[in-house]
Amino acid sequence: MNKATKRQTSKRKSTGALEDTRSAKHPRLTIDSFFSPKVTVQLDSGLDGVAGGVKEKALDVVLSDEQMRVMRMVVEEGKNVFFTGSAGTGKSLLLKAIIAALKKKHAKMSNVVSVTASTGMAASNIGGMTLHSWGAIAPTVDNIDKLIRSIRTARPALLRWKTTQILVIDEVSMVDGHLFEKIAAIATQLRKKTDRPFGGIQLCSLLSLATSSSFPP
Ligand SMILES: Nc1ncnc2c1ncn2[C@@H]1O[C@H](COP(=O)(O)OP(=O)(O)OP(=O)(O)O)[C@@H](O)[C@H]1O
Repeated sequence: MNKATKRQTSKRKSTGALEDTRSAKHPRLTIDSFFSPKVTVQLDSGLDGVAGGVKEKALDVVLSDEQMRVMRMVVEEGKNVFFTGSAGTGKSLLLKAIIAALKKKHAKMSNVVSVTASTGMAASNIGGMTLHSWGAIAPTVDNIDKLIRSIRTARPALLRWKTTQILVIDEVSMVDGHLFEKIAAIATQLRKKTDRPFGGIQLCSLLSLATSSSFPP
């Protein structure tokens, strides 16, 4: 074999190896892979909201049938879901699994999935932001037109309002009714292509019973 042929063969070999590495890194996704009951959820150290400097550990868990049912309703069926349950029933873990599945499903479209919570502590626990920051909703402004004018000047928030398809809200019990009304009104005005409630944004909310009794809306 002459030198040129050898070079070509080795080139072909290395391209094949590269393709193998690529497919290992980005395996072909099937719809079933979104609903594989085995999920890896990043768990924090147990210190709520304390993420900086804390080494995270991954744990493979198998979701229960009930957890899977809720996950399918959100991720596969696109339903508005509000779930609750008593302490220690796996709500937080399920929410993290749902967020992971949604992000995987919409990996190619940033801003489609928005992860929020009513408080900064709860938001940092799930890698999100507060609902007020997400929407650039000034808590002191009640007038919707005024709010929309200020949102239009906050381009990242405006983009989130226009492109979000699924809005995850943790600790929704601490979001009062007025804020929900504001969100619905703003979304309707900023997302004119649809007349569906919340401008067609799908909602997935977790309510902890402990917080619902502590902080009535
Ligand atoms: N399907 C599962 N398999 C294994 N462990 C699970 C599963 N679901 C939840 N857990 C574990 O059970 C414990 C309680 O779950 P989690 O914190 O999600 O419950 P919770 O309903 O959010 O509780 P709380 O209302 O008190 O915040 C956690 O240690 C979690 O890792």
